[in-house]
Amino acid sequence: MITPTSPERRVFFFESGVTVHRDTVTYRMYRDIVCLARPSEGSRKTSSSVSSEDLVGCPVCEHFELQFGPSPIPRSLIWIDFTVIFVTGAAGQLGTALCSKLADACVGLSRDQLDLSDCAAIAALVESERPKVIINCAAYTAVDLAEDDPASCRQINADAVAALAKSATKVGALLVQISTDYVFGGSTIADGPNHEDSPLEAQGVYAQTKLAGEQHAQTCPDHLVVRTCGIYGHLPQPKNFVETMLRIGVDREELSVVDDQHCNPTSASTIADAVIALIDAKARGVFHVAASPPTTWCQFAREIFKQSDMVTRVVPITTEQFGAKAARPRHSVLDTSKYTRVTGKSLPTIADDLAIYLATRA
Ligand SMILES: NC(=O)C1=CN([C@@H]2O[C@H](COP(=O)(O)OP(=O)(O)OC[C@H]3O[C@@H](n4cnc5c(N)ncnc54)[C@H](OP(=O)(O)O)[C@@H]3O)[C@@H](O)[C@H]2O)C=CC1
Ligand SMILES: Cc1cn([C@H]2C[C@H](O)[C@@H](COP(=O)(O)OP(=O)(O)O[C@H]3O[C@@H](C)C(=O)[C@@H](O)[C@H]3O)O2)c(=O)[nH]c1=O
Repeated sequence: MITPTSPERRVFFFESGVTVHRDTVTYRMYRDIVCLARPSEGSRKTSSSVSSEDLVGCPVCEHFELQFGPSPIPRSLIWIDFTVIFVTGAAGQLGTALCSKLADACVGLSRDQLDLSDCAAIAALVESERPKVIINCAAYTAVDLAEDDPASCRQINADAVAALAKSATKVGALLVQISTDYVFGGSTIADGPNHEDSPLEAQGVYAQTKLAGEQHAQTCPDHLVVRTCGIYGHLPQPKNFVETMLRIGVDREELSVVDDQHCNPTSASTIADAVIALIDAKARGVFHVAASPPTTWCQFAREIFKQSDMVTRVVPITTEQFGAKAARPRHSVLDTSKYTRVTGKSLPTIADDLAIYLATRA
């Protein structure tokens, strides 16, 4: 995990009375120990006495105790810069999971805090706050709607990533760009699982703009591109394949689901853990993160109903029979061996991943 001592977190110690950066958004006060979440320009704080009990529950302060002993704690100000990881798209499936796991180590930015259609706002925020890591989970993810709204989709999935990459480069930050299996639109079963350097072919507006986003992210010297598939995560009003199946399956004896799109649906929680593991491992470049073994949406729907004790029958159909507006890959299966090699960690099976999601639904 990202720890108080890892480079993603910086801890500064100040003697009492010195000028320190001041939080303008959120902060927690441990008497004279101030944990700042979003420091900006100067203010003056005066120290007072502090006891070890005041530090309980503050992981960074506990680290401070380990380093300097619990008592006496110097009458000093500690500025802890938590502003080091930005998570965009913080209200989305993956953003929510990441923010929950990173907790105080990150600043979650939802659309209200940072509208990615405003490139000037991206530059202003990143260049003033100077995060060490930016995890870009924001995206235009409505695959079919994108066909009728290519300009909006390109703005968020590609142009905003170019702006993030430019500012990340300026401040020396790592840019983590979340991407999609849909960049493998030309792959067939005969090609086998897609590796990070397998041929790319983006069909449809969503896939094309996500591929452009990958390319923009790669202009940042420090970048991670994490491709994944079929995300399902907990949200107050979740919109994902699992929830759609559960919702419509309740009222129907039978559902028709495509059986010719091979892929690896994965929970947001698993992906969030893997993104953190990649950052911790100081990985750079392109990685695939997904549960396995590959399945089809039809088989996945059957697994959802089986694990949910539902008797809904699932009838296999072809992509053409379903007739969606946007093209979908037939074989976007992701090989994840590079992830395991670099992090030393394994990824769950689709069945286990789904079971945890279902068990933790509200
Ligand atoms: N969902 C999936 O199955 C897959 C997704 N991916 C990729 O993973 C990433 C995360 O996906 P996921 O969490 O499922 O996506 P969600 O659709 O759940 O979340 C995307 C978030 O992006 C935000 N967003 C959209 N437009 C803007 C904007 N102009 N400014 C700021 N924020 C904006 C949305 O905000 P708001 O809530 O306000 O609309 C939303 O919270 C994306 O990059 C996606 O392309 C990859 C593979 C599969
Ligand atoms: C609801 C439903 C869907 N389907 C099909 C449509 C589609 O081909 C497939 C999956 O449905 P979805 O709506 O989840 O498809 P989609 O929104 O295309 O899912 C994608 O989202 C984007 C953001 C990604 O990046 C991809 O990895 C992928 O997960 O199942 C059926 O066959 N029957 C049904 O009843």
